[in-house]
Amino acid sequence: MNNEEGKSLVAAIEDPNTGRPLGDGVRGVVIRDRRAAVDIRLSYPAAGWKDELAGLVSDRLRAGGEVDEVTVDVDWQIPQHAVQGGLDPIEGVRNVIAVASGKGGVGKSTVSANLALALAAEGATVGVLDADIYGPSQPRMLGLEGGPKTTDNRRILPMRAHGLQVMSIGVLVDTDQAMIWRGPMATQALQQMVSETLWEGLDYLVIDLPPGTGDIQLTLAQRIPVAGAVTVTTPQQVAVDDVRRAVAMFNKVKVPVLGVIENMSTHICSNCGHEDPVFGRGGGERIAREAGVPNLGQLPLESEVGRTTDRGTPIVVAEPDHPAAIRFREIARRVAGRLSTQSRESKVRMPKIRITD
Ligand SMILES: Nc1ncnc2c1ncn2[C@@H]1O[C@H](COP(=O)(O)OP(=O)(O)OP(=O)(O)O)[C@@H](O)[C@H]1O
Repeated sequence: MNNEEGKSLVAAIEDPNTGRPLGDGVRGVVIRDRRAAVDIRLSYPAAGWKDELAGLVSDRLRAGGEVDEVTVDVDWQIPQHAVQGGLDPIEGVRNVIAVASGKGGVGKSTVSANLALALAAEGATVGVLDADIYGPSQPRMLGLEGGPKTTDNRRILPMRAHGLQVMSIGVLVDTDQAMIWRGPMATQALQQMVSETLWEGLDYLVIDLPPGTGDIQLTLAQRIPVAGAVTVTTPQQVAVDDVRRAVAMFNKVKVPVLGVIENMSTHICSNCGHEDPVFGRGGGERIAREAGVPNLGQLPLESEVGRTTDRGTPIVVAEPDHPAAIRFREIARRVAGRLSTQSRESKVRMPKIRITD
């Protein structure tokens, strides 16, 4: 087997996170004296998948009997993806991922917090923006203390929690007041929070949107430069319409929907690890299919998920080896993997011209 043949073998390996072959991610394969060295660069973070990928590559190259030893080098470089028409990306943020739900109480905030932490654990620099004016839960879920600081020129410094940069409408305004804001007031305040926060070097900014698909959500989806959206749902049949509405909202403003995350969907037995669907098998698959978007994964109904998140240290950091934490990591890789297949930002930024006299 020569280098080129080796490279095509590896490039054909299906990447479960993107749903596509590794393709151009394979930068090089060098085969000499029955030894192969493989260099792979992914466009999304995958610290938790690196070893498994190396195993897949090694098996594929050794299968023909011409190679005995394989070393695989995997790294990633996260590009900036295109956003909906005409909007400028947010300073300090490569990609915004919006987390939405058709209705409240499905675990959108729990998923946002754990998704952000899981993306960070996979190797990305991540921020969370809590735009849920009806119930900003990120300060509690991420254990924020005190208020934010501002700079001399009135920019807001993000708060820090578990390695994330975080800002929440809950630490900026009196939320009892915010609850009764009319649409334009809410969207203006939320937009201001997005643009005035001084984010630093983020690969992903996860935005926890207010639940529902009304005017506020639609306006936010229209005005915030979003690279991709995910919707969170529970797997009952009645949820199909909620997911459809959320997908329709993003379609309307031309934001790609990366898929559906099905929360509180299964029960994992704490003794034997057996996983059972709570509301019957295949609910999430069906919802995703009927809504026309990929299913990004199922999360178990697990008291430890609620307990750890409500205490301010979500399960992904509190118990990284817990099956639910591992599931969050898989889902995070899929979210980032699907995003990596979207088009890249191509806008050539015009240099700022300073006119002096
Ligand atoms: N997978 C899970 N297992 C167990 N409990 C969960 C799970 N996901 C969420 N919960 C719990 O369900 C409740 C609702 O979750 P959360 O606040 O995240 O929902 P939400 O969709 O953001 O609601 P809203 O948008 O109305 O604020 C919380 O008490 C949370 O701890």
